[in-house]
Amino acid sequence: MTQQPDRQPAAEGAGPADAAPPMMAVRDLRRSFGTGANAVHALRGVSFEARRGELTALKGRSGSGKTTLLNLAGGLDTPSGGTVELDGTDLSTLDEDGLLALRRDRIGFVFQSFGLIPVLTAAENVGVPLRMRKVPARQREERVRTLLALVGLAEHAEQRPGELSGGQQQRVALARALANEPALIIADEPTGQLDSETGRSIMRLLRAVVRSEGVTALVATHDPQLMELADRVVELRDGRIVEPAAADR
Ligand SMILES: Nc1ncnc2c1ncn2[C@@H]1O[C@H](COP(=O)(O)OP(=O)(O)OP(=O)(O)O)[C@@H](O)[C@H]1O
Repeated sequence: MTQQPDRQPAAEGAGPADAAPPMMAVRDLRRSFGTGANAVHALRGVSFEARRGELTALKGRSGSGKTTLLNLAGGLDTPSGGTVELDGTDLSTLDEDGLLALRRDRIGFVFQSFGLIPVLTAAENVGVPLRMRKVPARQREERVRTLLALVGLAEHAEQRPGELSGGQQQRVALARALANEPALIIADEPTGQLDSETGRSIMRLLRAVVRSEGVTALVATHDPQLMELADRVVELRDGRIVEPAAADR
């Protein structure tokens, strides 16, 4: 296709944000499991960057390496080669305590199965990461209130997960992931257990909070609705990024 879309003078990508260093930089990332003939090369040299306020969707068939990449980006696993940098810090320079602090303070995780603590109320679940950082009670309550309002659950603060719908539970999980004002949100199939309408509303919410809170999000998904909302879609096949065909660029 030769036709160029009309561009305004301040076209995307021309602003000062583009000059800022990336919040996350993945460079030539490799991860193999096992050795010799039995080795599985889950990632074979993956590189991409993401900036503040950007949502990157990660797609690919089962076994293509999505979860492996999320684990490495979240400091839950160590690469066989290459680097992950978060806000200028190369994760390979951190020891176990450093990685623990990074995961607690700078990364919010959202899971397909929500991962809420059943005996705690929505407000208490959102407050868990703040308690872990020993944020004083009054400040914690204020932040929890703000976060529950942000995800549209101000009226449900005292309900336990079992009393909430799947979509509401995922909203609580998103609020919890945002509690410590993370640099990065990592989400693995966040709409996988939701019907398509509820999934869409979660995706829209995620899209909105990523922008409003200036977070960077890396989201593995099979959901075409999410891919439409993403700033970038990274497709993995057999541990490598599939470059878009020239006609699609
Ligand atoms: N701990 C491990 N030990 C051995 N092989 C592993 C391990 N973790 C992942 N693999 C292999 O690495 C490859 C990539 O797996 P990964 O879980 O990253 O894929 P995925 O794209 O997330 O798949 P799905 O969509 O099913 O979750 C697969 O061949 C998998 O079997």
